Amino acid sequence: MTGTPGASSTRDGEAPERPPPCSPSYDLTGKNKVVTVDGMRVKLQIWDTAGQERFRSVTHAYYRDAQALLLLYDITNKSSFDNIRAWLTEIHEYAQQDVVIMLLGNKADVSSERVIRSEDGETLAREYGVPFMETSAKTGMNVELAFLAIAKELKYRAGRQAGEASFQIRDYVESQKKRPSCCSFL
Ligand SMILES: Nc1nc2c(ncn2[C@@H]2O[C@H](COP(=O)(O)OP(=O)(O)OP(=O)(O)O)[C@@H](O)[C@H]2O)c(=O)[nH]1
Repeated sequence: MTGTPGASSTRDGEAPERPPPCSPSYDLTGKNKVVTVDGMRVKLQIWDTAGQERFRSVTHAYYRDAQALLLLYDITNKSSFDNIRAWLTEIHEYAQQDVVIMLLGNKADVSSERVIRSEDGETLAREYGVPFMETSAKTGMNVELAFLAIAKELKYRAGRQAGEASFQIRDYVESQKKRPSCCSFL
């Protein structure tokens, strides 16, 4: 999931009939995950679209079924960041209208090779009204939070009742996310 953005779909429900289309990497893609939200187990079924090489070929089927999409770019690779707008355009065309989208700037651990500033990710995310954080699949920074935030949002939507306080995923992510610093971010 580095170098190009990957989109993953999540589902709360039964195991997939078809296997994930590419080999799993760390916690960000390729695995099913169970997240406990307020005492309820939410199962996330994760598919990795495998990146740019399959752009516009297999991805439409993912969009159609996905309840949530994680859009990843690599903070050390400008073209991966530049591709995000194209992915968002695709998503708006093919995904369900209420799909949960999250923008992730991955490889936050390799600050020496950073070419995309955190502010650039934040600005892009704000423009599209999606939550944003930087992650590291190497150290695990913010990885669990990304899944937890999505699980909370999906659980909230599934069980929403009149009068219940709304769950704001962007506010939640902003309040919980860790930011990389020069010395320590864990
Ligand atoms: N330092 C660091 N390396 C990472 C991180 N995430 C992935 N990598 C490395 O980047 C390389 C590519 O990772 P992949 O997960 O295969 O990248 P990908 O974009 O999903 O690849 P495709 O799905 O085939 O397009 C591997 O060597 C990973 O170990 C990260 O957060 N930090």
